[in-house]
Amino acid sequence: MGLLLLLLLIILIIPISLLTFLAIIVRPKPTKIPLKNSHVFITGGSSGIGLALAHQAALEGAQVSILARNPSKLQEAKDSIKLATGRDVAVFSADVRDFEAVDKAIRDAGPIDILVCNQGVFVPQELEKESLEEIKFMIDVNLMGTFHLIKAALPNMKNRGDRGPGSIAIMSSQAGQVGIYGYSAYSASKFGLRGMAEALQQELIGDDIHVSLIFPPDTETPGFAEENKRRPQLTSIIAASSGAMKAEEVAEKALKGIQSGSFIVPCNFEGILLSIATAGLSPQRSFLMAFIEVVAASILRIAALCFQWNWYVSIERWHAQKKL
Ligand SMILES: NC(=O)C1=CN([C@@H]2O[C@H](COP(=O)(O)OP(=O)(O)OC[C@H]3O[C@@H](n4cnc5c(N)ncnc54)[C@H](OP(=O)(O)O)[C@@H]3O)[C@@H](O)[C@H]2O)C=CC1
Ligand SMILES: CCCCCCCCCCCCCCCC(=O)[C@@H](N)CO
Repeated sequence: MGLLLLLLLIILIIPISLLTFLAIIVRPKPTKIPLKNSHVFITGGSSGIGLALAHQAALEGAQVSILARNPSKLQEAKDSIKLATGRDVAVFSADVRDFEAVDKAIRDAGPIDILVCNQGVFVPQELEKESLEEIKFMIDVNLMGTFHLIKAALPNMKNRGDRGPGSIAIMSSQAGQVGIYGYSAYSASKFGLRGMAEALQQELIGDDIHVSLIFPPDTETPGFAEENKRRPQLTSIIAASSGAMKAEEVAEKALKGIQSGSFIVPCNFEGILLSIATAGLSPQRSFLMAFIEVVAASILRIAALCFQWNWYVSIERWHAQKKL
């Protein structure tokens, strides 16, 4: 028994100390993607997280463009950013579902250094009750819209010449890392973005373009206030496993992640755990994070099972209560 334990210890200790050693001596070489003077193009920049991103990027000295549908909300955003930062923001009114309109806006905006695909819609509902139109709406805006944006922006982004590294940032959600009750269509659209991003990063690394996927929890935004009016109770109960954030906090984390060229960008503590637990085969630039992912994998699987167990208990209780 003692011998077995000793053997186990040796088997574990050798790779762990080797990795620790590597993590300490091999400094991760973070790519610095500067915001200052770069052209940052943000979709959904007239509200919530996108608006906070636009504010902060402008404050950092970026040249900011925002795209959304509603022209008066765009103008309002432009005015508020001018007032707060003294900087002029270019606005483009277009629906991301319309490729021609997106293509024209991106051409008019000029060469982009950092493309932030942040537009998104969320209409939570049990799949059985959700209409096909609502399902298609989420897939079209969140997933196809992002394809449209990237297709339109890529030719110019690839010919970056000496403009330094570029970035394509995509706003996912923690519901794009784990399926959540009431989010079948929304989660599908956000999980889809991850598959796209993993493939795209391989295609673009040769052009020094870095893909970042951002995973916020519930965030206080106008969109979230609307969502809350119709969100199934169980969706809220399960989503509360991760603490809610303010749009400004999410924007701050997102910009830090983009600037360091991180592929996975979590936003809060639960998000870090979730990202380690779902690291899968995604790229990892930081040796330290790679090390943590390896060491924490099994213990986080246990934590994940506990979360699932807890969620299924909530669902069971909710059904039991309904029958009373
Ligand atoms: N708030 C939250 O709890 C969370 C949000 N997210 C994600 O963050 C992103 C932003 O969310 P949030 O700030 O809450 O959203 P808001 O609803 O507050 O803002 C959404 C923005 O997207 C624009 N938009 C919506 N549809 C389209 C379209 N078809 N074409 C162009 N622009 C469009 C809106 O402008 P307009 O209507 O004028 O077009 C608006 O500027 C989304 O991708 C969302 O999925 C992720 C996790 C949590
Ligand atoms: C292994 C450890 C696991 C750690 C905790 C897991 C917590 C998961 C919570 C998921 C919350 C999903 C919120 C989606 C928000 C969103 O996108 C909508 N508000 C629409 O905008």
